[in-house]
Amino acid sequence: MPEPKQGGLAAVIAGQTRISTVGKEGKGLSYRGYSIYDLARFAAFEETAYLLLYGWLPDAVQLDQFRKQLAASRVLPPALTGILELLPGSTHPMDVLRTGYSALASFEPEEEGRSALDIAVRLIGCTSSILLYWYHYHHSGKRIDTEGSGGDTASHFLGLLHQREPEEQHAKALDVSLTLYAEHEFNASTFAARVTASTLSDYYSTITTGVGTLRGPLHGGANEAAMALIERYDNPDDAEAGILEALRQKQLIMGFGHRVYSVSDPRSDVIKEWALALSEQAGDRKLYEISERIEQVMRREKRLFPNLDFYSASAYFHLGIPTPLFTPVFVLSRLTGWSAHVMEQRAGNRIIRPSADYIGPEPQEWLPLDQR
Ligand SMILES: CC(=O)SCCNC(=O)CCNC(=O)[C@H](O)C(C)(C)COP(=O)(O)OP(=O)(O)OC[C@H]1O[C@@H](n2cnc3c(N)ncnc32)[C@H](O)[C@@H]1OP(=O)(O)O
Ligand SMILES: O=C([O-])CC(=O)C(=O)O
Repeated sequence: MPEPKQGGLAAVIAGQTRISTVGKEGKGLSYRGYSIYDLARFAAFEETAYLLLYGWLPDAVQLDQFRKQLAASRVLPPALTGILELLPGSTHPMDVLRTGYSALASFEPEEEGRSALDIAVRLIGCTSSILLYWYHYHHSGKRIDTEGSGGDTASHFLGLLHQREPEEQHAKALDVSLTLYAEHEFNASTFAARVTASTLSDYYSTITTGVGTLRGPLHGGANEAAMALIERYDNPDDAEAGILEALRQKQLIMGFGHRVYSVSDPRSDVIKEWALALSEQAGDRKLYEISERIEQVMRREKRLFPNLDFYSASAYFHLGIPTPLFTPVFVLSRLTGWSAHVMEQRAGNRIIRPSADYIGPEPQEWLPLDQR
């Protein structure tokens, strides 16, 4: 039997949570006891967000009030739009969000009596506004109205992006995707946000920590990297040859594998169905067929399954979302999970400070500068 691989805190129980369970039998995911399949099928993203933030499913009055609070949070202070205009058009969109949140921290600080919940709602409400105000100002030369024409979070995002009412099926697909991306226990960005919260730092700092950690291609950035991979191929046979060669060169195939799931990522089943439906609606199955072939090759050659990021890539493509905005959409959703964890951490806080196994040099004689 090979030795289990060391490092990365794999299989270490780093704390307790009431928010979600991931991969109990190698698969399966639930938020506060509700199966991800039920949430993806029956809940609007706002219901999922409420469940994560408050701990229970909202009734009709609570949901209506929550939607109104989110909609009221879409307007940006002029000083913030000014900052977004000053950022170069070449800025990484994750940097735009991180900077936008930091700027908001100085205009609307937590220290002035805002609760974490108030700020969570504010950030979920204005994330599409920050991102797409910057995007349009620099890419289409327009100062957009960030309130948009109303609607839920998914419709608001697509409406601002395309500057027209989204198609119903597109809004539904994005709404489901936001539910799928919302929460995932002690993933790297959430854990990092909890570490920041554990020092009693402010709420905005926990979120900018999350954004910075999510950006990397081994985590949230994998949806963009998966798109770059899929787009490289002209057809499924070409993809099969390319993936076999990449595996031969021991390259990572983005959108596959997972630290916790060993059988499958349940979110992938759901987004795969949407990727197919959207490609059929578009009358263009090319990316879907390439993706399916890559999935077959990865299962056959490596026994690896797609994670949520893999089929999200072609689904987002058919929603007309530019690839550099894929990971920011993940942020829009994961703000809910990060916020729930920050509140949970604060409620039973002890500073997170593990220990290290020192493997450096033995004690050494001090060498003065001129003798080194
Ligand atoms: C929403 C999300 O954030 S989901 C994760 C998104 N990230 C990706 O899709 C990036 C690609 N995947 C990966 O890099 C990894 O699978 C991770 C980061 C998700 C998990 O990392 P770990 O748990 O450390 O995986 P680990 O390295 O133990 O994988 C076991 C073996 O499978 C291989 N493997 C894992 N994922 C992949 C992959 N995507 N492509 C090729 N080989 C892989 C590893 O190289 C390793 O082989 P080895 O034992 O010969 O070194
Ligand atoms: O749990 C993880 O390690 C990564 C992941 O799938 C997520 O954050 O959604």
